[in-house]
Amino acid sequence: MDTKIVFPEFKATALEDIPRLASNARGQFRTHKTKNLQWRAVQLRKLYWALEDYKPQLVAALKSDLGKSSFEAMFTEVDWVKKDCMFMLEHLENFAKDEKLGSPAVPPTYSLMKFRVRKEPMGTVLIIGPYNYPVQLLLAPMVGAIGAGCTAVIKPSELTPASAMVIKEMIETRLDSSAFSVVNGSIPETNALMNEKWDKVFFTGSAQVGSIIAKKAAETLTPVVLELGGKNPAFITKNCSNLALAARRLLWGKTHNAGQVCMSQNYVLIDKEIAQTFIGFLKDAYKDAFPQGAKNSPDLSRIVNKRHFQRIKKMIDESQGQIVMGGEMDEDDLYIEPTAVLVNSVEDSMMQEESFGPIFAIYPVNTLDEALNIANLVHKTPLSLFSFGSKAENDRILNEMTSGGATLNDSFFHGSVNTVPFGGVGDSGWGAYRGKASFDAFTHFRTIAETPGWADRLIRVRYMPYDWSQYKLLARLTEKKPNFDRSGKVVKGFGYWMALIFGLGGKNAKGAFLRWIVVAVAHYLYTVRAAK
Ligand SMILES: NC(=O)c1ccc[n+]([C@@H]2O[C@H](COP(=O)([O-])OP(=O)(O)OC[C@H]3O[C@@H](n4cnc5c(N)ncnc54)[C@H](O)[C@@H]3O)[C@@H](O)[C@H]2O)c1
Ligand SMILES: CC1=C(/C=C/C(C)=C/C=C/C(C)=C/C=C/C=C(C)/C=C/C=C(C)/C=C/C=C(\C)C=O)C(C)(C)CCC1
Repeated sequence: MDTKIVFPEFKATALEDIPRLASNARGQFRTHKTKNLQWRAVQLRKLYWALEDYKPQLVAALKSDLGKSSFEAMFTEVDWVKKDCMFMLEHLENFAKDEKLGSPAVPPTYSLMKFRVRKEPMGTVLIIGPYNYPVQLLLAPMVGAIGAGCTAVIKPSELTPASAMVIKEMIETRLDSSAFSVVNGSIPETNALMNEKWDKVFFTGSAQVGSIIAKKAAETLTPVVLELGGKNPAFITKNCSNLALAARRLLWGKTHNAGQVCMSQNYVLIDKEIAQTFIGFLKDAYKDAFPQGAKNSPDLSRIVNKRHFQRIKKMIDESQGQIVMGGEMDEDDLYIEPTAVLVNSVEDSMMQEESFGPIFAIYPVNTLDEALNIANLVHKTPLSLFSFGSKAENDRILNEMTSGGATLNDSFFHGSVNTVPFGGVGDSGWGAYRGKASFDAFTHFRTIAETPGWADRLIRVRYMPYDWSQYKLLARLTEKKPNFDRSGKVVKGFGYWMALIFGLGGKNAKGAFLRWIVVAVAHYLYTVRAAK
Protein backbone atom coordinates (compact mmCIF):
# COMPACT_ATOMS: atom_id res chain seq x y z
CA MET A 1 0.00 0.00 0.00
CA ASP A 2 1.35 3.46 -0.90
CA THR A 3 1.30 5.57 2.27
CA LYS A 4 3.00 8.57 0.64
CA ILE A 5 1.31 11.78 1.69
CA VAL A 6 0.40 14.03 -1.23
CA PHE A 7 0.12 17.77 -0.57
CA PRO A 8 -2.20 20.11 -2.35
CA GLU A 9 -0.30 22.17 -4.91
CA PHE A 10 0.75 25.54 -3.52
CA LYS A 11 -1.84 28.15 -4.36
CA ALA A 12 -1.48 31.80 -3.49
CA THR A 13 -4.56 33.43 -1.99
CA ALA A 14 -6.33 35.61 -4.55
CA LEU A 15 -5.31 39.24 -4.03
CA GLU A 16 -8.93 40.38 -4.22
CA ASP A 17 -9.83 38.07 -1.30
CA ILE A 18 -7.33 39.63 1.10
CA PRO A 19 -9.30 42.80 2.05
CA ARG A 20 -12.34 40.60 2.77
CA LEU A 21 -10.34 38.22 5.00
CA ALA A 22 -8.88 41.15 6.95
CA SER A 23 -12.28 42.79 7.25
CA ASN A 24 -13.86 39.49 8.47
CA ALA A 25 -11.20 39.17 11.16
CA ARG A 26 -11.81 42.79 12.24
CA GLY A 27 -15.57 42.27 12.25
CA GLN A 28 -15.24 39.12 14.35
CA PHE A 29 -13.12 40.97 16.88
CA ARG A 30 -15.86 43.57 17.19
CA THR A 31 -18.38 40.86 18.15
CA HIS A 32 -16.38 40.67 21.43
CA LYS A 33 -16.54 36.88 21.43
CA THR A 34 -12.75 36.63 21.74
CA LYS A 35 -12.90 38.44 25.08
CA ASN A 36 -14.43 35.34 26.56
CA LEU A 37 -11.72 33.18 28.16
CA GLN A 38 -13.69 30.01 27.47
CA TRP A 39 -13.76 30.81 23.76
CA ARG A 40 -9.99 31.34 23.77
CA ALA A 41 -9.43 28.11 25.67
CA VAL A 42 -11.55 26.18 23.16
CA GLN A 43 -9.49 27.59 20.25
CA LEU A 44 -6.24 26.63 21.99
CA ARG A 45 -7.53 23.12 22.69
CA LYS A 46 -8.62 22.82 19.06
CA LEU A 47 -5.19 23.94 17.90
CA TYR A 48 -3.57 21.35 20.18
CA TRP A 49 -5.63 18.52 18.71
CA ALA A 50 -5.29 19.84 15.17
CA LEU A 51 -1.51 19.62 15.54
CA GLU A 52 -1.80 16.11 16.91
CA ASP A 53 -4.13 14.99 14.13
CA TYR A 54 -2.18 16.70 11.34
CA LYS A 55 1.16 15.42 12.66
CA PRO A 56 1.74 12.97 9.75
CA GLN A 57 0.99 15.67 7.15
CA LEU A 58 3.08 18.29 8.93
CA VAL A 59 6.05 15.97 9.41
CA ALA A 60 5.87 14.92 5.77
CA ALA A 61 5.53 18.53 4.61
CA LEU A 62 8.61 19.56 6.60
CA LYS A 63 10.49 16.67 5.02
CA SER A 64 9.39 17.78 1.58
CA ASP A 65 10.17 21.48 2.15
CA LEU A 66 13.44 21.29 4.08
CA GLY A 67 14.44 17.63 4.23
CA LYS A 68 13.76 18.04 7.96
CA SER A 69 14.05 14.81 9.95
CA SER A 70 10.89 13.62 11.66
CA PHE A 71 12.80 13.93 14.98
CA GLU A 72 13.36 17.67 14.50
CA ALA A 73 9.91 18.10 12.96
CA MET A 74 8.37 16.72 16.15
CA PHE A 75 10.76 18.20 18.68
CA THR A 76 11.00 21.77 17.39
CA GLU A 77 7.84 22.23 15.37
CA VAL A 78 4.72 20.14 16.04
CA ASP A 79 5.31 19.16 19.68
CA TRP A 80 6.85 22.57 20.36
CA VAL A 81 3.60 24.36 19.49
CA LYS A 82 1.51 21.73 21.29
CA LYS A 83 3.53 22.50 24.41
CA ASP A 84 2.89 26.20 23.84
CA CYS A 85 -0.86 25.48 23.73
CA MET A 86 -0.68 23.54 27.00
CA PHE A 87 1.31 26.28 28.73
CA MET A 88 -1.08 29.00 27.56
CA LEU A 89 -4.10 26.95 28.61
CA GLU A 90 -2.65 26.26 32.03
CA HIS A 91 -1.89 29.93 32.74
CA LEU A 92 -4.54 31.71 30.69
CA GLU A 93 -6.76 32.75 33.58
CA ASN A 94 -3.84 34.01 35.57
CA PHE A 95 -2.33 35.96 32.65
CA ALA A 96 -5.70 37.49 31.74
CA LYS A 97 -6.88 38.58 35.17
CA ASP A 98 -6.74 42.22 36.23
CA GLU A 99 -3.62 43.22 38.10
CA LYS A 100 -4.31 45.28 41.19
CA LEU A 101 -2.01 48.27 41.40
CA GLY A 102 -0.86 49.06 44.90
CA SER A 103 2.29 50.35 46.53
CA PRO A 104 4.84 51.37 45.32
CA ALA A 105 3.21 52.20 41.93
CA VAL A 106 0.19 53.72 43.66
CA PRO A 107 1.00 55.83 46.76
CA PRO A 108 -1.19 55.16 49.79
CA THR A 109 -2.91 58.53 49.29
CA TYR A 110 -4.46 57.16 46.08
CA SER A 111 -5.30 53.73 47.40
CA LEU A 112 -9.03 54.53 47.41
CA MET A 113 -9.07 54.97 43.65
CA LYS A 114 -8.89 51.21 42.91
CA PHE A 115 -6.09 51.41 40.36
CA ARG A 116 -5.70 48.26 38.29
CA VAL A 117 -4.38 47.04 34.94
CA ARG A 118 -6.89 45.37 32.69
CA LYS A 119 -5.47 43.01 30.07
CA GLU A 120 -7.17 43.71 26.76
CA PRO A 121 -6.62 41.99 23.44
CA MET A 122 -4.83 44.26 20.95
CA GLY A 123 -7.49 43.45 18.34
CA THR A 124 -6.94 41.96 14.90
CA VAL A 125 -3.36 40.97 14.19
CA LEU A 126 -1.24 39.88 11.25
CA ILE A 127 1.45 37.23 11.76
CA ILE A 128 4.06 36.75 9.02
CA GLY A 129 6.33 33.69 9.19
CA PRO A 130 9.75 32.72 7.79
CA TYR A 131 10.78 29.48 6.07
CA ASN A 132 13.17 27.81 8.51
CA TYR A 133 10.62 26.61 11.11
CA PRO A 134 7.41 26.95 9.08
CA VAL A 135 5.22 25.52 11.85
CA GLN A 136 6.87 26.78 15.04
CA LEU A 137 7.62 30.34 14.00
CA LEU A 138 4.15 30.95 12.56
CA LEU A 139 2.00 29.14 15.12
CA ALA A 140 3.88 29.91 18.36
CA PRO A 141 3.08 33.64 18.00
CA MET A 142 -0.47 32.63 17.08
CA VAL A 143 -0.82 30.83 20.43
CA GLY A 144 -0.01 34.19 22.06
CA ALA A 145 -2.57 35.96 19.88
CA ILE A 146 -5.32 33.43 20.71
CA GLY A 147 -4.48 33.51 24.42
CA ALA A 148 -4.60 37.30 24.46
CA GLY A 149 -8.02 37.26 22.73
CA CYS A 150 -7.10 38.56 19.26
CA THR A 151 -8.41 37.52 15.88
CA ALA A 152 -5.67 36.90 13.34
CA VAL A 153 -4.62 36.41 9.78
CA ILE A 154 -1.41 34.42 9.41
CA LYS A 155 0.89 34.24 6.40
CA PRO A 156 3.30 31.31 6.08
CA SER A 157 6.47 31.57 3.99
CA GLU A 158 5.98 30.67 0.33
CA LEU A 159 9.43 29.03 0.37
CA THR A 160 7.98 26.09 2.30
CA PRO A 161 4.90 25.46 0.13
CA ALA A 162 3.90 22.03 1.46
CA SER A 163 3.89 23.23 5.07
CA ALA A 164 2.02 26.39 4.06
CA MET A 165 -0.79 24.41 2.42
CA VAL A 166 -1.11 21.91 5.29
CA ILE A 167 -1.21 24.77 7.80
CA LYS A 168 -3.91 26.55 5.79
CA GLU A 169 -6.15 23.50 5.72
CA MET A 170 -5.47 22.69 9.37
CA ILE A 171 -6.20 26.17 10.74
CA GLU A 172 -9.19 26.94 8.57
CA THR A 173 -10.92 23.60 9.13
CA ARG A 174 -10.15 23.10 12.82
CA LEU A 175 -10.25 26.58 14.41
CA ASP A 176 -13.01 29.20 14.26
CA SER A 177 -12.54 30.13 10.60
CA SER A 178 -14.40 33.41 11.02
CA ALA A 179 -11.71 34.58 13.46
CA PHE A 180 -8.57 32.98 12.01
CA SER A 181 -7.50 32.62 8.42
CA VAL A 182 -4.37 31.83 6.46
CA VAL A 183 -3.18 33.85 3.47
CA ASN A 184 -0.68 32.09 1.26
CA GLY A 185 1.65 33.90 -1.07
CA SER A 186 4.80 35.95 -1.43
CA ILE A 187 5.52 39.66 -1.88
CA PRO A 188 2.27 40.76 -3.62
CA GLU A 189 0.13 38.97 -1.05
CA THR A 190 2.19 40.36 1.86
CA ASN A 191 1.92 43.85 0.36
CA ALA A 192 -1.83 43.42 0.04
CA LEU A 193 -1.98 42.33 3.67
CA MET A 194 0.14 45.30 4.74
CA ASN A 195 -2.30 47.62 2.92
CA GLU A 196 -4.91 46.60 5.50
CA LYS A 197 -5.20 48.13 8.97
CA TRP A 198 -4.02 45.81 11.76
CA ASP A 199 -3.82 46.36 15.49
CA LYS A 200 -0.44 44.66 15.57
CA VAL A 201 1.91 43.03 13.06
CA PHE A 202 4.16 40.21 14.24
CA PHE A 203 6.93 39.61 11.68
CA THR A 204 9.65 36.95 11.74
CA GLY A 205 12.23 37.06 8.97
CA SER A 206 15.17 39.00 7.58
CA ALA A 207 16.19 42.48 8.71
CA GLN A 208 15.78 43.69 5.14
CA VAL A 209 12.11 42.68 4.91
CA GLY A 210 11.59 43.63 8.56
CA SER A 211 12.49 47.18 7.65
CA ILE A 212 9.94 47.19 4.76
CA ILE A 213 7.26 45.90 7.15
CA ALA A 214 8.13 48.44 9.88
CA LYS A 215 8.06 51.35 7.40
CA LYS A 216 4.68 50.35 6.02
CA ALA A 217 3.27 49.78 9.52
CA ALA A 218 4.55 53.20 10.61
CA GLU A 219 2.28 54.87 8.02
CA THR A 220 -0.73 53.84 10.09
CA LEU A 221 1.12 53.86 13.44
CA THR A 222 0.63 50.12 13.71
CA PRO A 223 2.81 48.54 16.41
CA VAL A 224 5.13 45.77 15.24
CA VAL A 225 7.08 42.94 16.77
CA LEU A 226 10.12 42.14 14.65
CA GLU A 227 11.99 38.86 15.11
CA LEU A 228 15.03 39.25 12.85
CA GLY A 229 18.44 37.71 12.27
CA GLY A 230 21.96 38.50 13.30
CA LYS A 231 25.65 37.78 12.81
CA ASN A 232 26.06 35.96 16.07
CA PRO A 233 29.50 35.52 17.66
CA ALA A 234 30.86 32.73 19.86
CA PHE A 235 33.84 33.54 22.09
CA ILE A 236 36.27 30.84 23.24
CA THR A 237 39.13 31.78 25.54
CA LYS A 238 42.11 29.82 26.88
CA ASN A 239 40.14 29.38 30.11
CA CYS A 240 37.34 27.43 28.43
CA SER A 241 36.81 24.55 30.84
CA ASN A 242 36.15 21.88 28.20
CA LEU A 243 37.17 22.63 24.63
CA ALA A 244 35.91 19.32 23.26
CA LEU A 245 32.46 20.04 24.71
CA ALA A 246 32.52 23.57 23.26
CA ALA A 247 33.26 22.05 19.83
CA ARG A 248 30.45 19.47 20.15
CA ARG A 249 27.93 22.09 21.28
CA LEU A 250 28.84 24.64 18.60
CA LEU A 251 28.72 21.95 15.92
CA TRP A 252 25.19 21.12 17.15
CA GLY A 253 24.22 24.78 16.60
CA LYS A 254 25.24 24.48 12.93
CA THR A 255 23.87 21.01 12.19
CA HIS A 256 20.44 21.38 13.83
CA ASN A 257 18.08 22.29 10.94
CA ALA A 258 21.27 22.49 8.80
CA GLY A 259 22.20 25.68 10.66
CA GLN A 260 19.13 27.50 9.28
CA VAL A 261 18.60 28.90 12.75
CA CYS A 262 18.46 32.66 13.34
CA MET A 263 20.28 32.37 16.66
CA SER A 264 23.13 29.98 15.75
CA GLN A 265 26.73 31.26 15.60
CA ASN A 266 28.01 32.95 12.46
CA TYR A 267 31.61 32.91 13.61
CA VAL A 268 33.82 31.77 16.47
CA LEU A 269 36.45 34.10 17.95
CA ILE A 270 39.00 31.84 19.57
CA ASP A 271 42.31 32.33 21.32
CA LYS A 272 45.10 31.64 18.78
CA GLU A 273 46.83 29.16 21.09
CA ILE A 274 43.87 26.78 21.19
CA ALA A 275 42.47 27.23 17.66
CA GLN A 276 44.06 24.09 16.17
CA THR A 277 43.05 21.94 19.14
CA PHE A 278 39.48 23.24 18.79
CA ILE A 279 39.45 22.35 15.08
CA GLY A 280 40.61 18.82 15.99
CA PHE A 281 37.75 18.51 18.49
CA LEU A 282 35.29 19.81 15.90
CA LYS A 283 36.32 17.05 13.51
CA ASP A 284 35.90 14.46 16.28
CA ALA A 285 32.43 15.79 17.10
CA TYR A 286 31.56 15.71 13.39
CA LYS A 287 32.55 12.01 13.20
CA ASP A 288 30.44 11.24 16.27
CA ALA A 289 27.38 13.03 14.83
CA PHE A 290 27.72 11.57 11.33
CA PRO A 291 29.33 8.12 11.51
CA GLN A 292 28.23 7.41 7.87
CA GLY A 293 29.07 10.92 6.65
CA ALA A 294 26.78 13.96 6.85
CA LYS A 295 25.21 13.38 3.43
CA ASN A 296 23.99 9.93 4.44
CA SER A 297 22.66 11.07 7.78
CA PRO A 298 18.87 10.82 8.15
CA ASP A 299 19.06 13.71 10.62
CA LEU A 300 20.57 16.52 8.55
CA SER A 301 18.12 18.90 6.84
CA ARG A 302 18.66 20.31 3.38
CA ILE A 303 18.92 23.94 2.29
CA VAL A 304 15.46 25.31 1.52
CA ASN A 305 16.03 26.11 -2.17
CA LYS A 306 18.62 26.81 -4.90
CA ARG A 307 18.70 30.57 -4.21
CA HIS A 308 19.71 29.99 -0.60
CA PHE A 309 22.07 27.17 -1.66
CA GLN A 310 23.82 29.63 -4.02
CA ARG A 311 23.85 32.35 -1.33
CA ILE A 312 25.64 30.04 1.13
CA LYS A 313 27.96 28.63 -1.54
CA LYS A 314 28.96 32.18 -2.53
CA MET A 315 30.00 32.95 1.05
CA ILE A 316 32.41 30.00 0.93
CA ASP A 317 33.56 30.61 -2.66
CA GLU A 318 34.39 34.25 -1.98
CA SER A 319 36.17 33.57 1.30
CA GLN A 320 39.93 34.07 1.48
CA GLY A 321 39.97 31.57 4.34
CA GLN A 322 40.84 27.89 4.57
CA ILE A 323 38.19 25.18 4.88
CA VAL A 324 39.14 23.17 7.98
CA MET A 325 36.04 20.99 8.21
CA GLY A 326 33.51 19.92 5.57
CA GLY A 327 33.22 21.81 2.30
CA GLU A 328 31.29 19.26 0.22
CA MET A 329 28.16 20.43 -1.65
CA ASP A 330 25.56 19.00 -4.01
CA GLU A 331 23.17 21.46 -5.57
CA ASP A 332 20.79 18.83 -6.96
CA ASP A 333 20.29 17.49 -3.45
CA LEU A 334 20.42 21.01 -1.87
CA TYR A 335 23.07 19.52 0.40
CA ILE A 336 25.79 21.54 2.08
CA GLU A 337 28.13 19.72 4.42
CA PRO A 338 28.62 21.30 7.86
CA THR A 339 31.62 23.50 7.11
CA ALA A 340 34.09 25.55 9.16
CA VAL A 341 36.36 28.11 7.49
CA LEU A 342 39.46 29.51 9.20
CA VAL A 343 39.60 33.25 8.43
CA ASN A 344 41.79 36.19 9.43
CA SER A 345 39.87 39.28 8.34
CA VAL A 346 36.65 40.98 9.31
CA GLU A 347 36.22 41.77 5.60
CA ASP A 348 36.02 38.05 4.74
CA SER A 349 32.71 37.01 3.17
CA MET A 350 32.29 34.47 5.98
CA MET A 351 32.25 37.33 8.50
CA GLN A 352 30.29 39.86 6.44
CA GLU A 353 27.13 37.86 5.70
CA GLU A 354 24.64 36.11 7.97
CA SER A 355 25.34 32.43 7.22
CA PHE A 356 21.88 31.03 8.07
CA GLY A 357 23.17 27.63 6.99
CA PRO A 358 25.54 24.85 8.13
CA ILE A 359 28.67 27.00 7.72
CA PHE A 360 30.62 29.23 10.09
CA ALA A 361 33.94 31.03 10.37
CA ILE A 362 36.70 30.45 12.92
CA TYR A 363 38.70 33.61 13.61
CA PRO A 364 41.80 33.22 15.85
CA VAL A 365 42.57 36.24 18.07
CA ASN A 366 45.36 37.24 20.45
CA THR A 367 43.29 38.71 23.28
CA LEU A 368 39.75 39.05 24.54
CA ASP A 369 40.04 42.81 23.82
CA GLU A 370 40.65 42.01 20.17
CA ALA A 371 37.75 39.54 20.12
CA LEU A 372 35.35 42.10 21.59
CA ASN A 373 36.51 44.78 19.11
CA ILE A 374 35.92 42.44 16.18
CA ALA A 375 32.50 41.30 17.39
CA ASN A 376 31.34 44.89 17.96
CA LEU A 377 32.62 45.79 14.49
CA VAL A 378 30.86 42.90 12.74
CA HIS A 379 27.45 43.42 14.39
CA LYS A 380 26.82 45.53 17.48
CA THR A 381 23.41 44.07 18.30
CA PRO A 382 23.32 40.42 17.21
CA LEU A 383 20.42 38.13 18.06
CA SER A 384 22.58 35.92 20.25
CA LEU A 385 26.03 35.46 21.68
CA PHE A 386 27.87 32.46 23.12
CA SER A 387 30.72 32.56 25.56
CA PHE A 388 33.09 29.79 26.61
CA GLY A 389 35.50 31.31 29.13
CA SER A 390 36.14 31.78 32.83
CA LYS A 391 33.35 33.30 34.91
CA ALA A 392 35.12 36.68 34.87
CA GLU A 393 35.57 36.51 31.07
CA ASN A 394 31.95 35.49 30.49
CA ASP A 395 30.81 38.40 32.70
CA ARG A 396 33.06 40.79 30.79
CA ILE A 397 31.71 39.59 27.42
CA LEU A 398 28.10 40.00 28.59
CA ASN A 399 28.97 43.44 29.92
CA GLU A 400 30.84 44.75 26.90
CA MET A 401 28.67 43.37 24.14
CA THR A 402 24.89 43.22 23.96
CA SER A 403 22.69 40.70 22.11
CA GLY A 404 19.06 39.59 22.01
CA GLY A 405 19.86 36.60 24.22
CA ALA A 406 22.99 34.74 25.26
CA THR A 407 24.16 31.33 26.39
CA LEU A 408 27.27 30.68 28.46
CA ASN A 409 29.11 27.43 27.79
CA ASP A 410 26.74 26.22 25.08
CA SER A 411 25.14 27.02 21.76
CA PHE A 412 21.60 28.50 21.74
CA PHE A 413 20.25 26.98 24.94
CA HIS A 414 18.60 30.28 25.90
CA GLY A 415 16.39 29.86 22.84
CA SER A 416 15.71 26.15 23.25
CA VAL A 417 13.09 26.40 25.99
CA ASN A 418 9.69 27.46 24.75
CA THR A 419 8.45 29.30 27.83
CA VAL A 420 11.20 31.87 28.40
CA PRO A 421 11.11 35.26 26.63
CA PHE A 422 12.86 35.34 23.27
CA GLY A 423 13.66 38.35 21.11
CA GLY A 424 16.32 40.54 19.56
CA VAL A 425 17.76 43.93 20.38
CA GLY A 426 18.37 46.91 18.10
CA ASP A 427 18.44 45.70 14.49
CA SER A 428 18.09 42.01 15.45
CA GLY A 429 14.54 42.57 16.64
CA TRP A 430 11.94 44.56 18.52
CA GLY A 431 9.87 42.93 21.23
CA ALA A 432 9.82 39.44 22.66
CA TYR A 433 7.49 36.46 22.88
CA ARG A 434 7.21 32.86 24.19
CA GLY A 435 5.58 31.84 27.46
CA LYS A 436 3.92 34.77 29.21
CA ALA A 437 5.71 37.17 26.85
CA SER A 438 3.58 35.73 23.98
CA PHE A 439 0.41 36.68 25.84
CA ASP A 440 1.83 40.12 26.65
CA ALA A 441 2.95 40.73 23.04
CA PHE A 442 -0.70 40.76 21.92
CA THR A 443 -2.12 42.48 24.99
CA HIS A 444 -2.91 46.11 25.68
CA PHE A 445 -2.18 46.90 29.32
CA ARG A 446 -5.00 49.30 30.09
CA THR A 447 -4.77 51.16 33.37
CA ILE A 448 -8.12 51.70 35.07
CA ALA A 449 -8.89 53.98 38.00
CA GLU A 450 -12.21 54.26 39.81
CA THR A 451 -12.84 57.35 41.90
CA PRO A 452 -15.63 57.02 44.48
CA GLY A 453 -18.01 60.00 44.58
CA TRP A 454 -17.59 60.48 48.30
CA ALA A 455 -13.82 61.05 47.78
CA ASP A 456 -14.40 64.34 45.98
CA ARG A 457 -13.64 66.44 49.06
CA LEU A 458 -10.28 64.70 49.40
CA ILE A 459 -9.27 65.55 45.85
CA ARG A 460 -10.54 69.12 46.02
CA VAL A 461 -7.00 70.37 45.24
CA ARG A 462 -7.40 69.80 41.46
CA TYR A 463 -10.43 72.08 41.07
CA MET A 464 -10.47 75.76 40.16
CA PRO A 465 -10.23 78.21 41.77
CA TYR A 466 -6.80 76.79 42.70
CA ASP A 467 -5.94 76.93 46.36
CA TRP A 468 -2.26 76.98 47.34
CA SER A 469 -3.00 75.89 50.88
CA GLN A 470 -4.51 72.64 49.58
CA TYR A 471 -1.50 72.16 47.31
CA LYS A 472 0.94 72.59 50.21
CA LEU A 473 -1.03 70.18 52.35
CA LEU A 474 -0.92 67.53 49.62
CA ALA A 475 2.80 68.14 49.09
CA ARG A 476 3.46 67.75 52.83
CA LEU A 477 1.60 64.44 52.82
CA THR A 478 2.99 62.94 49.63
CA GLU A 479 6.32 64.46 48.59
CA LYS A 480 9.50 62.64 49.51
CA LYS A 481 12.51 64.70 50.56
CA PRO A 482 15.63 63.91 48.52
CA ASN A 483 18.43 62.08 50.33
CA PHE A 484 20.96 63.36 47.75
CA ASP A 485 22.63 66.68 46.92
CA ARG A 486 23.03 68.53 43.60
CA SER A 487 26.20 66.57 42.72
CA GLY A 488 24.28 63.29 42.97
CA LYS A 489 25.89 62.23 46.26
CA VAL A 490 23.76 60.61 48.94
CA VAL A 491 23.55 62.90 51.98
CA LYS A 492 23.72 61.12 55.31
CA GLY A 493 21.51 63.51 57.25
CA PHE A 494 19.60 63.19 60.53
CA GLY A 495 17.02 60.81 58.99
CA TYR A 496 19.75 58.50 57.69
CA TRP A 497 21.41 58.13 61.09
CA MET A 498 18.08 57.66 62.86
CA ALA A 499 17.07 54.94 60.39
CA LEU A 500 20.47 53.28 60.77
CA ILE A 501 20.35 53.29 64.56
CA PHE A 502 16.69 52.37 65.03
CA GLY A 503 16.70 50.01 62.05
CA LEU A 504 19.77 48.23 63.49
CA GLY A 505 21.52 48.68 60.12
CA GLY A 506 18.72 46.95 58.15
CA LYS A 507 18.29 48.21 54.56
CA ASN A 508 14.50 48.57 54.75
CA ALA A 509 11.57 48.24 57.16
CA LYS A 510 11.44 44.46 56.70
CA GLY A 511 15.18 44.11 57.36
CA ALA A 512 14.93 46.31 60.46
CA PHE A 513 11.94 44.31 61.72
CA LEU A 514 13.80 40.99 61.34
CA ARG A 515 16.82 42.39 63.19
CA TRP A 516 14.61 43.57 66.05
CA ILE A 517 13.11 40.09 66.25
CA VAL A 518 16.59 38.55 66.49
CA VAL A 519 17.49 41.03 69.23
CA ALA A 520 14.25 40.29 71.10
CA VAL A 521 14.76 36.51 70.87
CA ALA A 522 18.39 36.81 71.98
CA HIS A 523 17.34 39.01 74.87
CA TYR A 524 14.61 36.58 75.86
CA LEU A 525 16.96 33.55 75.77
CA TYR A 526 19.56 35.47 77.76
CA THR A 527 17.08 36.49 80.48
CA VAL A 528 15.64 32.94 80.68
CA ARG A 529 19.16 31.52 81.15
CA ALA A 530 20.07 34.23 83.63
CA ALA A 531 16.93 33.43 85.65
CA LYS A 532 17.88 29.69 85.89
N1 LIG B 1 14.52 36.18 15.16
C1 LIG B 1 13.85 35.14 14.75
O1 LIG B 1 13.06 34.55 15.49
C2 LIG B 1 14.03 34.59 13.35
C3 LIG B 1 13.52 33.34 13.06
C4 LIG B 1 13.69 32.82 11.79
C5 LIG B 1 14.34 33.53 10.82
N2 LIG B 1 14.85 34.76 11.13
C6 LIG B 1 15.59 35.49 10.11
O2 LIG B 1 14.87 35.41 8.89
C7 LIG B 1 15.72 35.31 7.77
C8 LIG B 1 15.41 34.09 6.96
O3 LIG B 1 14.03 33.89 6.81
P1 LIG B 1 13.26 34.23 5.46
O4 LIG B 1 14.17 34.10 4.29
O5 LIG B 1 11.99 33.46 5.46
O6 LIG B 1 12.97 35.77 5.69
P2 LIG B 1 12.30 36.82 4.70
O7 LIG B 1 12.41 38.13 5.36
O8 LIG B 1 12.80 36.68 3.31
O9 LIG B 1 10.76 36.35 4.64
C9 LIG B 1 9.92 36.38 5.76
C10 LIG B 1 8.49 36.62 5.30
O10 LIG B 1 8.40 37.86 4.64
C11 LIG B 1 7.82 37.70 3.35
N3 LIG B 1 8.52 38.59 2.42
C12 LIG B 1 9.68 38.33 1.78
N4 LIG B 1 10.07 39.40 1.05
C13 LIG B 1 9.12 40.34 1.24
C14 LIG B 1 8.96 41.69 0.77
N5 LIG B 1 9.83 42.24 -0.05
N6 LIG B 1 7.88 42.37 1.18
C15 LIG B 1 6.99 41.80 2.02
N7 LIG B 1 7.10 40.55 2.49
C16 LIG B 1 8.14 39.83 2.10
C17 LIG B 1 7.98 36.24 3.02
O11 LIG B 1 6.95 35.82 2.17
C18 LIG B 1 7.97 35.56 4.36
O12 LIG B 1 6.67 35.21 4.75
C19 LIG B 1 17.12 35.27 8.36
O13 LIG B 1 17.66 36.56 8.33
C20 LIG B 1 16.89 34.82 9.79
O14 LIG B 1 17.89 35.21 10.68
C21 LIG B 1 14.70 35.30 12.36
C1 LIG C 1 15.09 13.74 30.87
C2 LIG C 1 15.74 13.92 32.19
C3 LIG C 1 16.13 15.16 32.69
C4 LIG C 1 16.01 16.38 31.89
C5 LIG C 1 16.57 16.58 30.71
C6 LIG C 1 16.46 17.83 29.96
C7 LIG C 1 15.95 19.05 30.64
C8 LIG C 1 16.82 17.86 28.68
C9 LIG C 1 16.79 19.03 27.85
C10 LIG C 1 17.17 18.97 26.58
C11 LIG C 1 17.13 20.11 25.69
C12 LIG C 1 16.81 21.42 26.20
C13 LIG C 1 17.37 19.92 24.40
C14 LIG C 1 17.41 20.97 23.43
C15 LIG C 1 16.67 20.92 22.38
C16 LIG C 1 16.76 21.90 21.34
C17 LIG C 1 15.72 22.35 20.74
C18 LIG C 1 14.41 21.90 21.16
C19 LIG C 1 15.91 23.30 19.65
C20 LIG C 1 14.98 24.15 19.34
C21 LIG C 1 15.13 25.05 18.24
C22 LIG C 1 14.46 26.21 18.15
C23 LIG C 1 13.52 26.61 19.16
C24 LIG C 1 14.72 27.06 17.01
C25 LIG C 1 14.24 28.30 16.90
C26 LIG C 1 14.66 29.09 15.80
C27 LIG C 1 14.51 30.44 15.75
C28 LIG C 1 13.82 31.21 16.78
C29 LIG C 1 15.06 31.18 14.63
O1 LIG C 1 15.46 30.65 13.60
C30 LIG C 1 16.70 15.33 34.06
C31 LIG C 1 18.17 15.70 33.93
C32 LIG C 1 15.96 16.46 34.75
C33 LIG C 1 16.53 14.09 34.91
C34 LIG C 1 16.80 12.84 34.16
C35 LIG C 1 15.88 12.68 33.01
